[in-house]
This record gives sequence, structure tokens and C-alpha cells, in this order.
Amino acid sequence: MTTSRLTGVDLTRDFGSGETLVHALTGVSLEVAAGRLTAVTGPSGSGKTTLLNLLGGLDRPTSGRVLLDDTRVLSELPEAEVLAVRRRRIGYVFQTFGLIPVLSAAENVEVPLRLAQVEPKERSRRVAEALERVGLARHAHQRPHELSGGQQQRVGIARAVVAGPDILIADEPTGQLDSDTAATIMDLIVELAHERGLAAVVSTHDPALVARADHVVRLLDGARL
Ligand SMILES: Nc1ncnc2c1ncn2[C@@H]1O[C@H](COP(=O)(O)OP(=O)(O)OP(=O)(O)O)[C@@H](O)[C@H]1O
Repeated sequence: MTTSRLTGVDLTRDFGSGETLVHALTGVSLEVAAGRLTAVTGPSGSGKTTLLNLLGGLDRPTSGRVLLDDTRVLSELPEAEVLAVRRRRIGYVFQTFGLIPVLSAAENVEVPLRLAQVEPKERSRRVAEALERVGLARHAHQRPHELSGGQQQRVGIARAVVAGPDILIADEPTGQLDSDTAATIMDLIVELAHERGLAAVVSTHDPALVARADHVVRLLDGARL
């Protein structure tokens, strides 16, 4: 039997109540397998971010469950355990990169290793390796504003994978990039998913990027097509 790193079972997420009630997600099920890139796609407001937040343990469903490794119910774990799973197992990539402006590329990539209390020599080794992998070895000492959007997102990806997660969650990682740069970033995420066996989920509007994924989940008005 193959293991899915993340499984969404009949996920529903409502926001608000009464007249302001929004059904952001209704009865969505999906499997996110190791070593594959799953693309979540759909028009604006279709529920992509809501779904990724549930899968990544950043939010909890109104009903339904998120399973981790087919066994643990991530969506029902106590907050401290969810936090531990997020730190140890999941890397996150953001549309707006989420880099700390006053830190260099290398220092940004180092942040998760500091949080994990990895010792300094090992931190340096892993940061250098991660920057090398994303093609930014020569830019280690530059700050975010000295880098292009595509380079900043490469720093964001290096930061997401440096601590060795086995799950990668990327919400519109190419939303701020031109189409050629977006394609190279998507290719990098696909390669990392394959070579590191990551269970990777990426949301995108862009059909050209969806075509690069191993598995596609299409949403419309909060439901799976
Ligand atoms: N915290 C919230 N409170 C109220 N409504 C919300 C909240 N978060 C999302 N929604 C609503 O849920 C629906 C789905 O939103 P979501 O952000 O998941 O869509 P999306 O597909 O990611 O959109 P986009 O492509 O524009 O980022 C939308 O109608 C949105 O307005």
C-alpha cells in the first residue's frame, strides 16, 4: 500500500456566520503523495489558499479531516503538536516571498536551522548547500532588495527545504513573477519534489504551470471539479 503524506477527507471550511457566512470549501477530498507535485488550481476565490492552509496545519476545517501519513489526524492534534509537525515536517513558500529585509540571503535561509537549534558549523554547511541547489551560491551575502523577484523566490525555496522537510506547501509561489521566471521556479519545485521525495502542493492560476505538475486538483466555488 502506498502512503500519502497528506490526505484531505471531505474538507469543508466556512468563514463567518449568518448573513456573512462564506462556504470557502465544501467537501473536498484529495491525496498528496510523496515525490510528486500536486497543483491546486481554480479561479480567484475558488478556495485554493483555504485548502492549502488546511493541508499545512495553518487552519482547521469546519468539518472533515486532514490525515498525516494516513495515520495521524493533523486537523485534530493539539496546537503544540501541530506546531511541532509544521516545524519538523513542512516547508512553506509564499507568494510575496516572506524574506526578512535586513538579513542576507544566507541569513534568511538559516532562520529555520536556528529555530531547530542546529549547531553553527552544520548550519553554514546546510545553508551553502541549499543556496547552491537553487543556483544562488554567488548571491549569499546580498539582501532581498538587491535580488530579482525570481532570485528572492529561490531564497524562499531554499529556506523552505533547508531543514529537510518531507512536505512542501507553496501558495501561489509564482504569482508575482513574469511567466518565464514563473516557469523556472515551478520547474525547480518539481525537481525538488522528485529528487527529495517531497509531497509538494502548489496553488496556481496559470495553466502553463499546472501542466508541469504530476497531479492536478481543480477547484470551483470551493468544490472539486
Ligand atoms: N478569513 C476569511 N474570512 C472570510 N472569508 C474568507 C476568509 N478566507 C477566505 N475567505 C473567502 O473564502 C473564499 C475562498 O478564498 P481563498 O482565498 O481560499 O480563494 P483562492 O482560490 O485562494 O483565491 P485567490 O486566487 O484570489 O488567492 C473567498 O470567497 C474568500 O473571500
